[in-house]
Amino acid sequence: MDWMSHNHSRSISSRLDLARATQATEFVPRVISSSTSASPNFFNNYSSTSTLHPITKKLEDGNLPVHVASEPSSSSSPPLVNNTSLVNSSPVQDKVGSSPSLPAYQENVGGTTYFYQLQTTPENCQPTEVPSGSLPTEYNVYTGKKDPSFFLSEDLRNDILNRNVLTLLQPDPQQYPDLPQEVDSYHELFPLEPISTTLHKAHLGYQATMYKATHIKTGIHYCLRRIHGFRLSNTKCMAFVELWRKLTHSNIVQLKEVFTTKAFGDNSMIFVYDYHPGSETLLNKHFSPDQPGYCDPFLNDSSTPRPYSYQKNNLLRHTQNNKLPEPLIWNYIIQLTSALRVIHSSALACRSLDPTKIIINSRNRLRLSCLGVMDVVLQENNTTINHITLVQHYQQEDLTALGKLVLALACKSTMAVQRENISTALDIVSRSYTTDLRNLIMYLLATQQRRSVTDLMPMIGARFYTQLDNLHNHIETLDHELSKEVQNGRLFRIMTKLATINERPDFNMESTWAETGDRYMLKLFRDYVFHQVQEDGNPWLDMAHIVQCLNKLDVGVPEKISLISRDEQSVLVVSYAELKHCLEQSFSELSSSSSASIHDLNRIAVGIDDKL
Ligand SMILES: Nc1ncnc2c1ncn2[C@@H]1O[C@H](COP(=O)(O)OP(=O)(O)OP(=O)(O)O)[C@@H](O)[C@H]1O
Repeated sequence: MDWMSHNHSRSISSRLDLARATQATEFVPRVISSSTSASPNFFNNYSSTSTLHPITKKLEDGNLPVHVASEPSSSSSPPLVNNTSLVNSSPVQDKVGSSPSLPAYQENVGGTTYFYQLQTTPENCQPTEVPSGSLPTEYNVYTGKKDPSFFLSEDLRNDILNRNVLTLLQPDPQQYPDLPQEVDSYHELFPLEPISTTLHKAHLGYQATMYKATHIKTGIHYCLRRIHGFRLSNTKCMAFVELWRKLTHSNIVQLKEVFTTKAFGDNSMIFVYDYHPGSETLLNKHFSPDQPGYCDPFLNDSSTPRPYSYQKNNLLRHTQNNKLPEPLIWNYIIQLTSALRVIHSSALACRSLDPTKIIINSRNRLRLSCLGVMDVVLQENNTTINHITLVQHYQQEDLTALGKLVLALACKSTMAVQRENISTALDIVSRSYTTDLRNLIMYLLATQQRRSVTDLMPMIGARFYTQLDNLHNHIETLDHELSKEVQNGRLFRIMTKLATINERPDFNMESTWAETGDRYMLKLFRDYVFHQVQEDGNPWLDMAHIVQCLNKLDVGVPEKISLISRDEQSVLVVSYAELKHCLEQSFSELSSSSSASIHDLNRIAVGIDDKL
């Protein structure tokens, strides 16, 4: 959207002519200073104010390389006047480049008072310093680079909205009548998987269910992993919980706390983890028969036995057609080894490196999701075995599990890792992927030797750089998107201020407060920004005009605009600097009288000045 060049002819110009022709009565803004002039000397006031916007300060100091289009056609402000004497003498076209400290003078034309600044001479007009070899920038607070949109990209927006929706989901009480209202410090439980009535005791020998829940005091959302019917016989395992709680890494789901509860009507053990909305398990993403066209290539149809060669060719053909891209597999390997590295170096073992216990989000970020559960549930009562020896043993098991996981991914089959399929699966990997990938799998599956996660790093090699590069690019994209929202947040705050003042029915027992003095200027300004109409009376809506006006108000530039009363009888020529002053003044009146949410209002008040 081009928001710097608008040259429409608008009805406002004809209104201005009308106002002049009808000898409109003069509108005199309320005098704020003791000056005898009808025009408040905002320039002096505003240059001495301590709450100047940083950009304004820079403008005043001459530090900001600001260039404002000097041609009327390059501004998005509506062309306010026709080619009359008013054009030549009007300060409407005054721009930021003119010195704000110049004295203003006024003139009464046909009953309307116009406020002017003295013409700047080339001598007193300080050119903005720009580095040699560069052109001064247009006046433009938002510096979007890749696309001219004011808002987040569609993809990112949808992703965030989707996660918000998932985070705020509430259970249907009719569907889940047995859900407890509260479990310890958590409420609003929402099952993340169907609550099975059959006793599905995957992996742990215990039935387990995942819930999303909200912390009662903080309102933060978490994941509760409930281990059904579990009695904690001793608290020795809590030492592990402490270790896991302290372990933070971008590829693990953080364990927050563990407690027992009877809220579900049994003895349940609850593991509280960070909630990552929109994540699915690796099993679901790559090995789910629910996916269209997915079938496990190692799944034999026992009703029609085939010769081995037929099966193998079939497998090869299937894998070639459906294989995961090798860079994606390496991406997973880098993330998983990265998590294992911190786990193993903390003298812990994952013990659940399984496609059902690895979650993945829409940006292919993997996280190990069930950490600490095995250490608590399958606690070792055998005190004769040395703890360090045990952990080392489990760490070796982690590496074997990683080898199997990579093999399964390369063959897109969980059956590939079964003992009888492994040699065929490795053969498939040799034919479909690089030797590096095969060597890595072979190393991890060589259980007779002692392996270490750090030995995998040279095997990954330069692929680390690719991963790093991709991450940096992604961060830059997000940064770009975020910078738009910084501007939107700033504009939201300024609109909040305007909205709290405009049309306020009464203030301090004064029913006309919003209609008089400074507030009257703000009301007309609101019309100027949002309520422009075309010559035929239809609304003229231009996002660029709105954004630019609000930006100029925020900065308080000396540029002047003509505000016309709704009855078209009065015209007020006023600078953005004056309007900014009116806004600050009126808003501080409001916020000083506000008791309930004074804190928030003040935050809005400082927002514009301090948060940019
Ligand atoms: N930290 C988390 N944040 C968000 N969703 C999660 C989180 N951990 C798990 N999930 C989701 O909860 C659901 C159930 O997870 P779970 O670990 O029980 O997997 P599962 O396949 O049901 O395994 P099991 O066979 O043990 O029941 C999955 O859809 C998973 O994506």
